[in-house]
Amino acid sequence: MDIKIKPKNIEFKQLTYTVPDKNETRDILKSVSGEFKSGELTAIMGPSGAGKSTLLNILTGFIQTGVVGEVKMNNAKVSDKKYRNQCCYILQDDNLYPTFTVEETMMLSASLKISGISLDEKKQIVNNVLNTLQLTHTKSTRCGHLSGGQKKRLSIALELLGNPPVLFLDEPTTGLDSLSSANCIRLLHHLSREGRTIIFTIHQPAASIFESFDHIYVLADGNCVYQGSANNTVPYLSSIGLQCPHYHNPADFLLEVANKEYGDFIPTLTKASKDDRWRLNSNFITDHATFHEFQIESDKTLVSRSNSNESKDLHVAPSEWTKFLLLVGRCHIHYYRDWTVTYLKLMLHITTAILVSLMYGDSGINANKSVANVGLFLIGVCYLWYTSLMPSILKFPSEVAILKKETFNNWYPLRTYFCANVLTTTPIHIVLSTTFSGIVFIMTDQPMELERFMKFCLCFIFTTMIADGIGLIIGSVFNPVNGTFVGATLSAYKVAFSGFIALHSHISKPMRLMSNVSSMRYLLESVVLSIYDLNRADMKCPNTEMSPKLILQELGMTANNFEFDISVIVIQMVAFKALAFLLLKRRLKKS
Ligand SMILES: Nc1ncnc2c1ncn2[C@@H]1O[C@H](COP(=O)(O)OP(=O)(O)OP(=O)(O)O)[C@@H](O)[C@H]1O
Repeated sequence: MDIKIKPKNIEFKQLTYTVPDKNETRDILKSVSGEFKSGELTAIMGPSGAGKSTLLNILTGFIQTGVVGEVKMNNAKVSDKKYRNQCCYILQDDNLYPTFTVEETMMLSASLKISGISLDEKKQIVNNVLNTLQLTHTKSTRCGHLSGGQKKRLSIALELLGNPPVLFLDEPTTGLDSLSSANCIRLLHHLSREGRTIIFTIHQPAASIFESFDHIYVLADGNCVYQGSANNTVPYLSSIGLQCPHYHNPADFLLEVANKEYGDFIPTLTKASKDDRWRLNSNFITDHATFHEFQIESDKTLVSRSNSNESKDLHVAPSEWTKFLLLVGRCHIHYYRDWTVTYLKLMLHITTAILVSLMYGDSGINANKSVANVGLFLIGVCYLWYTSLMPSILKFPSEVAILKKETFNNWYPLRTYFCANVLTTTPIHIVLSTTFSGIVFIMTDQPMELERFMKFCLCFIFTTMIADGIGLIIGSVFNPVNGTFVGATLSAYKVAFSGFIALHSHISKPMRLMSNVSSMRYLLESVVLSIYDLNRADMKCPNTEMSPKLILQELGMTANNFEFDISVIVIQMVAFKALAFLLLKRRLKKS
């Protein structure tokens, strides 16, 4: 019994893609048309810069602006959700989480794509796909330790779990040796014979690989110069007077012609390519369902998958809530395994808290040290601010490629990922900042009252969460190098406006306005209020004139303002996270 794949043909007509070039425009694709059929292995070829990736990106819907013409899959337009839901795009870089094993990665992908079956059935499907792609022996290997060819096969395996009828691949053989390239193409050939539409770009295929392509679409300078079967290449070129030398790889000869090494034949070829007699007769594919030397050992494994689940619809995706829980699980494992995120940070926080506390001694209770005590709070706020801001700036740039792949291939919506990420990082922020602030509170003799302690810790928790939000915003807009620079500069401004280095009452009116929106001002004020407000009794060293009330007065901080400060902080925190989400969405769309 054959796998049931509904045939999906991709048809594009008069496709032109224009980009701005200085004060003019430049056509990258020049009115190209063609049809890529289901059950066929289609290769897009051409010299470097011919427009192969551009065409692939337009057919997948990655590029939409600047495109004129029509792209359809059966009756669905490229902009329709129906079109996108049928396609998977496997990018050149295999974006995988390095700390997860092959089996874990596959199980997560299966759980995100398939619902309504038991865990055992899911495992069976995963095993079958891994077997088909000859990855069974790598099941317990972490993705970061896989070879290039294994990563490529895993990327394909991950998408196959959703049983997509159309697969686009950008240069799947780049970076692979000749044997791995041949294996990869063999696999794609096998998948096309299940009725899928397989479309990929390729640079310079070996003759044996080239022969296995059912359909090739050759671009040169944005024009289509040949569309037809690989076997018809030589007769096609000879029909316009270009004789392929004996023992010469036809693929190489075709690319040499497209590269104008024998003169400029592009206009002639563009005209000749419109003749569809060079196309493979579709009966040929049916008659040769198993291609001579490209027989895969485990042809039966995917078939058994469809048999065993005959009565079930594998395309029913799980609910968004289930996806959310799965992503929360993945985030947790990711943070747990990346020791720099958790253990290293925890150790550093403990060490820093102890060192800082030893430096300030009894500043919490000693009235003579009250200015130093406020300085200690500022140091604490700055320390947690920086250690939270910088990793957040780097977070999205390092994950954006994975997110792009997974959201584009309908694994989950971006909002689900974002919420799962916020939910996972929040407890980490709470544990880390409470550890730091708790040690400082106790070791520096702050007043031992539960309410003060809780408020004190809360302010530091919010410090890390606000800094995290701002870091995510910066990371959504800038690359890591510019992001860290912008983050450091912004933080310096925030410290300046915190109300301690330059007192709020001492700065000019316009500057005070800036101070009024600075998160660090509210963070510092709330920490100070948690210690010196709440009708605090006089401190040790009664000879000094310093009283908690006087300290607040000197700093220009209004008593009973704690709740107001926390409200502003919470509003800013929510606003920053929402803005980070919108900017990340925009970035994924733009890239
Ligand atoms: N957004 C853009 N702005 C300006 N030029 C662009 C843009 N997109 C593509 N190009 C140009 O279009 C041409 C085709 O690019 P494309 O990446 O499609 O080529 P390719 O055939 O895939 O090349 P390669 O095999 O080297 O990857 C290149 O000259 C590229 O610089």
